[in-house]
Amino acid sequence: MQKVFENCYALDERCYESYGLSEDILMEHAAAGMADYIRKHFPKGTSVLIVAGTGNNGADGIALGRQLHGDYEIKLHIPFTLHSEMAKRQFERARLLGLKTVDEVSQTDIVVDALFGAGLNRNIDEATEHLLHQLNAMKAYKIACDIPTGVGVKGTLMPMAFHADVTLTMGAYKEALFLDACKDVVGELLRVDLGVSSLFYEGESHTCLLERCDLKLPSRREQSTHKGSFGHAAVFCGEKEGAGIISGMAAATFGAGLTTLVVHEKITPPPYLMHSTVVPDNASAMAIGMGLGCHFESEFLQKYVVKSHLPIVLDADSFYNEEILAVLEQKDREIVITPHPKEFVVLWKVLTGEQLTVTQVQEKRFEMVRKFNDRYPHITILLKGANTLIMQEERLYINPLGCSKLSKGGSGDVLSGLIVALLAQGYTAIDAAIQASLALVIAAHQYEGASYAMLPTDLVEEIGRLEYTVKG
Ligand SMILES: NC(=O)C1=CN([C@@H]2O[C@H](COP(=O)(O)OP(=O)(O)OC[C@H]3O[C@@H](n4cnc5c(N)ncnc54)[C@H](OP(=O)(O)O)[C@@H]3O)[C@@H](O)[C@H]2O)[C@@H](O)CC1
Ligand SMILES: Nc1ncnc2c1ncn2[C@@H]1O[C@H](COP(=O)(O)OP(=O)(O)O)[C@@H](O)[C@H]1O
Repeated sequence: MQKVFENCYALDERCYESYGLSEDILMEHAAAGMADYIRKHFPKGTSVLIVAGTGNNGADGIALGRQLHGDYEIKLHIPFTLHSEMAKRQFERARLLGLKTVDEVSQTDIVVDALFGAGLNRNIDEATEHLLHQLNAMKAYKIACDIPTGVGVKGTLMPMAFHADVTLTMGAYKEALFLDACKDVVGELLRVDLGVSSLFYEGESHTCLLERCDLKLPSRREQSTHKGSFGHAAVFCGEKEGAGIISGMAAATFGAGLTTLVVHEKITPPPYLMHSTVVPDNASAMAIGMGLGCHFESEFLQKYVVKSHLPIVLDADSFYNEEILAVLEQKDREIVITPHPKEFVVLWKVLTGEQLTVTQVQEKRFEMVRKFNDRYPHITILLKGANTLIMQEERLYINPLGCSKLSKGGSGDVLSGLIVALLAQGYTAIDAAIQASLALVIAAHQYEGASYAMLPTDLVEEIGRLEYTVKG
C-alpha cells in the first residue's frame, strides 16, 4: 500500500525546513529520476524532445536535458517565456553546457512533457492545445514529468491533455492522477524519489493506493473445519435472477461455507447454491440489490433486511429503494455499499436532496466519497469506476488496478458476491471491500481470453484460480 497526497507542496517545504534540502537538490533528483528511466530503457543516441513550460515543471525538463546532453540527441523546446527562478537557472546551466533550443517540434524517439505539472491552475490556451495535439500525434514514446499537462490541480481533465505512456511522478503520488478520466492519459505510473527515501519525504496521509501485494485470499490453512466454519452468505435474488445467481456463484467460489439465494419464486440455480424463500437462520452476512427490482414485499424487507443486524452489502437496485436505504442509519452493523456513479447520484439525492449529474460525480469522485463519509463514517462506501474508491472512517483507499475487461454487465454482481463471501467469513466491512475489490481486478487481469470477451462466469472461474496466481 502506498500513500497518496492531494499535492506535494507541503512535503517539499518539509524537505527544505527539516532536512536542509534545497529546491535545487530536489529538482536535480527529479531530473535524475527521469534520466535514469531513459538510460535504462533507451540506448545512447536516442533522440529526445523535451517540451518545457514556464514554471518548475519546465525547470525539471530543462535539467533533464542538461543531464542527458552529450549521450542523447536532445531537442529542447521552450514555447513560452520562462517565469520561475529555477527554470531560468536551469536554462542558464543548460546554455553554459551548449544545449541549444529548437523553435519547432519535430519527430523524435521520445517526447518528454514538462509543460505544466502540479501548478496547472487554469485552462490551457489554444496555442498549448495545438502543441499538445502535435505531441500526441507523434509516433514517439511519451513521458510525462510529474503530471501530464492537461490534468488540473483538482484532477479535472482538460479537453486537451498530453497522453503519456509513462508518468514519472515526483516524490509522492497525487490524487489528481487517479481520477477515472485521467487513467488513459497517465499511462504507467512510477514514482521518483527526491533525494530522501519516501519514508522521510512523505508525511501522514489518510489516502492509500492499493497494490497487488495487498491481496490476502481467504485462508483454508486449518484442516479441522467444516462448512459452518466459513460462514453462510445469503444473496437476494430478484426480478433479474441472473444477477443474484452470478453473485451467489462468486460468493461460493470465494470461500463462503454455504451460500443461499433468497428467492421469491422457484429458480434453477447451479447445484452448489441453495435457495430459500427466507433468509436462513444461520446466515452470517447478506447481499441485496443485484437485479432485485420490486420483487420483495415491504414486510419481508423489514423483517429480513432492515431489522436484521447481519453484515450487509447494498448494491444496484437497493439505491432506488428507500426502505432498504434505512439500513444506512444502523450504526452497529457492518455495511458495505457499492454504487456505480449513476447509482451514487440517486443515493445522494435521496440522502441530501442535492441533484448531481454523473459527470459532476466523476469530476469530483474523491470529494463526493469524502462528503458521503462525513455523513456516514461507519459505512464502507465502494464507488465503482476505472479507479475504484473505498472509504470508511477517515481512510480512503484507491484501487487503480482495474481494466476495461470488467466493463460488462455482471462484473458488479461478481464483486458484491465476493464482498458478501468475506463478510460471511468474518471480515470487517472495510477489509471485505478492499480484498474483494483487489480479487476482482486481479482475476480480470489473469483472464487470458480476448479483452472484450470476458463473461462474469469467466471472472468467477478466475477467482477460483487466484491462489495459484498469488503463489506465483
Ligand atoms: N517544488 C519543488 O521543490 C519541486 C517541484 N518539482 C516540479 O515542479 C512542478 C511544479 O512547479 P510549479 O509549481 O512551478 O508549477 P508548474 O506546473 O510548472 O506550472 C506553473 C507555471 O505555469 C503557469 N500556468 C499555470 N496554469 C497555466 C495555464 N493554464 N496556462 C498558462 N500558464 C499556466 C503558472 O503561471 P501563473 O499562474 O504563475 O501565472 C506558472 O508559471 C512539479 O510538477 C514538478 O515537476 C520537482 O522538481 C520536485 C521538486
Ligand atoms: N474500465 C474499467 N476499469 C476498471 N474497472 C472497471 C471498468 N469498467 C468496469 N469496471 C468495474 O467493473 C464493475 C462493474 O460494476 P457494475 O457497473 O455495477 O456492473 P453490473 O451491475 O452490470 O454487474 C465495477 O467493480 C467497476 O469498478
